[in-house]
Amino acid sequence: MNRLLLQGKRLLADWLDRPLRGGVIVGRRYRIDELLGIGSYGLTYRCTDLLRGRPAALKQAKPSKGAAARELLRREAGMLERLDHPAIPRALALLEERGQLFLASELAAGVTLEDWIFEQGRTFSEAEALRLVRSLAEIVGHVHKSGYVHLDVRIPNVLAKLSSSEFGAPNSAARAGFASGDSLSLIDFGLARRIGEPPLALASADEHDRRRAPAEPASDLHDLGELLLFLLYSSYEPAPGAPERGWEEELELTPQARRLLRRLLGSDGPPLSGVPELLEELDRMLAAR
Ligand SMILES: Nc1ncnc2c1ncn2[C@@H]1O[C@H](COP(=O)(O)OP(=O)(O)OP(=O)(O)O)[C@@H](O)[C@H]1O
Repeated sequence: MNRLLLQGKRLLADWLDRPLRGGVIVGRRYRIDELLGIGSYGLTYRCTDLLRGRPAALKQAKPSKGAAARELLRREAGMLERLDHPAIPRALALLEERGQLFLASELAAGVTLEDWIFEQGRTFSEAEALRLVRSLAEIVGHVHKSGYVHLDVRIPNVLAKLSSSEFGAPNSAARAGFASGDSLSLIDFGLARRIGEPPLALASADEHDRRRAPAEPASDLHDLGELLLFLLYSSYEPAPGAPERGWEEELELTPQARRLLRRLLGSDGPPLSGVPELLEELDRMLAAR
């Protein structure tokens, strides 16, 4: 495609996708407070549910993505309605207004693991990382029991809230890891599918590879392995100028954690049969400490 035409298309998409301003009220109930982020198929806002006087999340199907974005948002709404779990935001309403489709849901509390690690510089010991993955695996297990796979279990899609010290409080930087009273939320079911469901045929050139991942629990187990690696790397300090060596050499782990990671990532050992087996393994490892 010629460069000028491409530029024109991008300008049009930016204009179509310009975020709604703070103060705008959607569905006579949700007042936009701020834009949280723009994803590939949606714009997400933090808003106030005027009926309940509480904060909520509002996701708008990205106008430039047309019918595909609307279909994904409808699917996500249907899934959130069926996934009844305290760690998964509940759907509040699907709204059509001024030709735009919106999904209002509960606002998950806390900050994403991505911000926790990269912005707040938090580090995890092996035990803390295992404990966090255990909590997260319980949530993912609920998704599987309900007949779905999330297919996007990554650090930007997991929010953590500490029970005893608030984020941003003066002493919070000193606190690392994850304790039993802390809570997690799993968000962004935009890529989730029913177990065994074939990939969605969305006619878009910039489709994420994850959209084509097999809709099997094994995909989420693999992602949990990658997420565990991220947490473990939070306390890794490479020596200046040292070449990259891969996690097996770079991280100092117990043999049990190493074996579990290999099984989750599919590099060695029998693959885990599902979340229940992962929970059993994690419980054994944590009890032995
Ligand atoms: N229910 C929610 N509660 C709290 N924060 C949320 C909620 N839903 C989304 N967010 C936040 O809103 C921001 C934008 O999310 P969104 O899912 O629209 O896009 P993304 O995750 O950045 O991109 P993509 O969907 O392409 O992966 C993220 O920072 C996310 O943490």
